[in-house]
Amino acid sequence: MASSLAVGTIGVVIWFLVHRYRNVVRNLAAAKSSGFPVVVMPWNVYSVFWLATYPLWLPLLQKLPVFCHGLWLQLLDPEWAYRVGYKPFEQVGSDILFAVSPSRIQAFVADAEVITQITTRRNDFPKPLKMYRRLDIYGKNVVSTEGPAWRMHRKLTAPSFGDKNNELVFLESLHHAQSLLRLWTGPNGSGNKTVNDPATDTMRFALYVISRAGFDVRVVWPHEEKEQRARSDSVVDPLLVGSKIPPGHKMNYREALSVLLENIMWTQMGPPEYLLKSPFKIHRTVGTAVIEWGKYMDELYEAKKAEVSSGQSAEGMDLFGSLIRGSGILDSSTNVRKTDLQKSDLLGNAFVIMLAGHETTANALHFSLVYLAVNRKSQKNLQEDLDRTLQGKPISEWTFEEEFPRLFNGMAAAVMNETLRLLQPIINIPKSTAPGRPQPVTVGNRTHIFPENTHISLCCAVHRNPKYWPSPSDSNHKDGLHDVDRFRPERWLVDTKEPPAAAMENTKFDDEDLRGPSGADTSAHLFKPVKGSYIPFSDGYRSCIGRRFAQVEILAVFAVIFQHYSVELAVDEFATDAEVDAMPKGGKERQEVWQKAADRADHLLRRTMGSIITLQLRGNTIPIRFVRRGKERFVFQ
Ligand code: HEM
Repeated sequence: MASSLAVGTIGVVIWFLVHRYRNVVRNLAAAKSSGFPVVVMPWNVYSVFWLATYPLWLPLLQKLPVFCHGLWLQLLDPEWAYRVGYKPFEQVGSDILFAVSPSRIQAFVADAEVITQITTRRNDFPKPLKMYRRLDIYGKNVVSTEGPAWRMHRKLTAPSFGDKNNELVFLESLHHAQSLLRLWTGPNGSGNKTVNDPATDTMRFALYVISRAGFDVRVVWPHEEKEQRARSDSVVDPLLVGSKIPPGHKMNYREALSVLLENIMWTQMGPPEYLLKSPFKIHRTVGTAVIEWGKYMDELYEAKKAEVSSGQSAEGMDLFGSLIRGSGILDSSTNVRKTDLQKSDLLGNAFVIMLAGHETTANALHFSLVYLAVNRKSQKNLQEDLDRTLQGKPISEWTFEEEFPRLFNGMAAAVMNETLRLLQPIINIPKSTAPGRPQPVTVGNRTHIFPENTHISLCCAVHRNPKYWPSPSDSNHKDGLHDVDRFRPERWLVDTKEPPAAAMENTKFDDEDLRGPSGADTSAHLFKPVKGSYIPFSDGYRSCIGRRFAQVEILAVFAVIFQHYSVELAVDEFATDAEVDAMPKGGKERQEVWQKAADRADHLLRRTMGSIITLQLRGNTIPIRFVRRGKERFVFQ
């Protein structure tokens, strides 16, 4: 009995190995036919098992004797494109490389010309939709569909992202940025207190902005709730939400939203009813949040529908109102349905807009602050530029029309662009070739074929491909870093004589009909990357619909913060406040303490970043402090 079991097991293992071997040989031949370099991988790096457990195995594999090492080992790290950037492409001498495993042909592309071909040939290079299924919690949507269904969703959602909405984003960002600053600097604004987890705060900030600009729900910050309630002059806003749980609900809106979005991965385990039965508290909480947020959205939908049909809603301000108006679900003049669109189409899109719109922006904001804390000189350049731009004008007088174009043309935009260059939230933008449909691409004057069934990653390494990012001749290899690998926002500043307004109009769309927000990727006043070489928002038809939304939001926060404050690394781990105060200003001792904090930040940024949906510090934080300008603790010559 035991021996037949052993023979059976050996048989299965042999069959499995032979099967995998044959698959890898087949995939290798297909990938090689492309003419690009190919690396053979032992398994699919993007399988759920490997993604969930690689931090356990990878360090062990890295201990293998050196002669076993090779590119395959580097590529086993799913975040390699962020961690080592362009190096693997440099190593194989090509801007496109294939990695094949028994179950997958994967192509990584860091060539701007080919990226542009892929993003502009939407039908030839569709998104691999399997990956996006988990986004359909509330209904199909613009992110998780392809072909005619995507067209329908894009046409439904795109018009909401107009300038009226951008104006609302600007004003709402100013409002919440001031709340955020109060949280960070204390009620009297003196600052100089350690912000231990800036990532969580920026995530909240982005959630609250999109809550209002997306759904007309103004969320009150926990630290301001008391004050808000006590203010006798405050007008009662039915959509102003705080911690009180309304009748018929089990969670307040703010909590439902945060819990759902911060734990989105658990929603994949099954429907919310299933999660509610889990023995784990986190699953039950997420299950409740899924149901609760759905209920809030339902109520909001009914309220908005009533507003639209009675003609009360302000045209084009919040995204959800525009979505309902534009959907034709209700014609405001006749109150009659004139579309096949379902409520689930609207709720599905509302959810992904919320999801896509908060984490990405929050990361960009968070990492910009960290980079600026480490790079004092660039921060100073930003502050001086803001002084010129804002001329001491109080925030209450800032307008979208006046201030945004100026911010978009200066150092604030340069910082944003540089952060997104180095830390693109989605490091590999997924595309594919369909079964039975290999696709030609042109590199220079040569044609190559991407085999059928290839997963393609538009790779963030293109942002560090020296071919596209000119560097000053004297700046390479300082501290062992190439210029392309360092945070240097000044690279975006080029001298043009164009007035800001004209610069803003410099816009081209791949398809007028499906276009998202108006405006170019970057300002015409700044360095203009080669098309396809700068893709934080992707490019072409499936590019980010919320690009301008995010840009407006980020620049508004920069302006609010850096008009009066500086950001610094907190050094609590290395010295107490009293110890720092006792060290001479600008002296060696202070510099040493600061350097320790800077080295720690650098280490965490390089080593501990990981993607679930977007790239973030996983399990670590880089504490920072906000101090009034002129009161910086760490200024060195
Ligand atoms: C810095 C901030 C942001 C970055 C870096 C970013 C990046 C991206 C990228 C790379 C894609 C393509 C994803 C793919 O092909 O799978 C995308 C798509 C999308 N983004 Fe963003 N995004 C940002 C902010 C926003 C905001 C604020 C919103 C909405 C308020 C938004 C809504 C969307 C939507 C709806 C899509 C899908 C578009 C389509 O497939 O037609 N994003 N974004």
